[in-house]
Amino acid sequence: MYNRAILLYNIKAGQDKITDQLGDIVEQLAPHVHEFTLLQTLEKGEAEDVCSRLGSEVDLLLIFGGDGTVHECINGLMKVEEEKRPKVVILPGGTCNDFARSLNIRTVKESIAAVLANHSKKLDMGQVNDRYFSNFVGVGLITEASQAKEGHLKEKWGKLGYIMSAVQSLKDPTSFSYSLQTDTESFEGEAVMILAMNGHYLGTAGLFVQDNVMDDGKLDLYILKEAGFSLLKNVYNKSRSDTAKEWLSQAEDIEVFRTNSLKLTTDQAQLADSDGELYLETPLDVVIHQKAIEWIYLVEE
Ligand SMILES: Nc1ncnc2c1ncn2[C@@H]1O[C@H](COP(=O)(O)OP(=O)(O)OP(=O)(O)O)[C@@H](O)[C@H]1O
Repeated sequence: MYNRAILLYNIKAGQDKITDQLGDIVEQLAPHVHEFTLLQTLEKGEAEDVCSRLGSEVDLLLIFGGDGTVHECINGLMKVEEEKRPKVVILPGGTCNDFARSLNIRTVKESIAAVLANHSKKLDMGQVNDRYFSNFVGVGLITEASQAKEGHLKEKWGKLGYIMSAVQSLKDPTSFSYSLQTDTESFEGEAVMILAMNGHYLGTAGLFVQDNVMDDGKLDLYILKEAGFSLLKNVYNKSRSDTAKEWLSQAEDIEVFRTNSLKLTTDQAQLADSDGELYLETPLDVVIHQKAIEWIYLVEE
């Protein structure tokens, strides 16, 4: 039994009606919560503010929204003292719900099942400059995909198709010069995308590296060169069913490392994308906070 829970929901996320599903969720979870609060976040910044102010007063936070809503919430929660942070569960209400996928949660029904089964684990959260991220931070191609998501492609292609179509429609991705330092190595060169992943999904496609668990204090760093672009297109062609687990082993033009931290500078300032939100720019200083937030997840059968 949870003492206090907040169900924070964002009706602007995704394409399905979030409010229509609230009754069912509350009906199923209310028997397991003493004091249950429904809280609608109305504008950007409110979810972060609520989580930083009330995070220590509840023992369960349910986030009903997409990756952008989760991004705000974890930025609020990371301001709460570590031992006072609540357990968190995502009710996937967004377009991609990539971080929820890493927790094996793809539907609201699965979230409810996960709460009732009560499996949880503390997972790492990333920090880029003075902001936090749950799923990834990146520069280059990924920013174009996120911009496309906000525009007409989202309506045209629906939930699964838009990042793939955005990637497909880019004939010549712009490369940039970078210099990058991890905790053990330094690199420089030209790339079309650099990604530091904490989660395992990007635009609904699975990106799996061997042993990339989410609680070992390491990020997966991807450096995609121009020649690797066609390979990435193939990944998004195949990835609609999340089956692209093996593609990285053949990817010569995509370098992958695991690292605790990285510093990235680019010749010209590059817009950065964190969890699908575009508001940061290079240079980026990325670190990871090991086992920072406890997440409810679904055990895969
Ligand atoms: N705190 C907030 N309160 C209300 N609306 C918000 C808030 N933060 C962002 N928004 C708006 O909500 C929408 C995006 O929500 P979110 O990113 O959670 O879902 P999504 O983009 O549909 O899914 P995903 O990010 O999983 O692909 C945007 O229109 C954004 O302007």
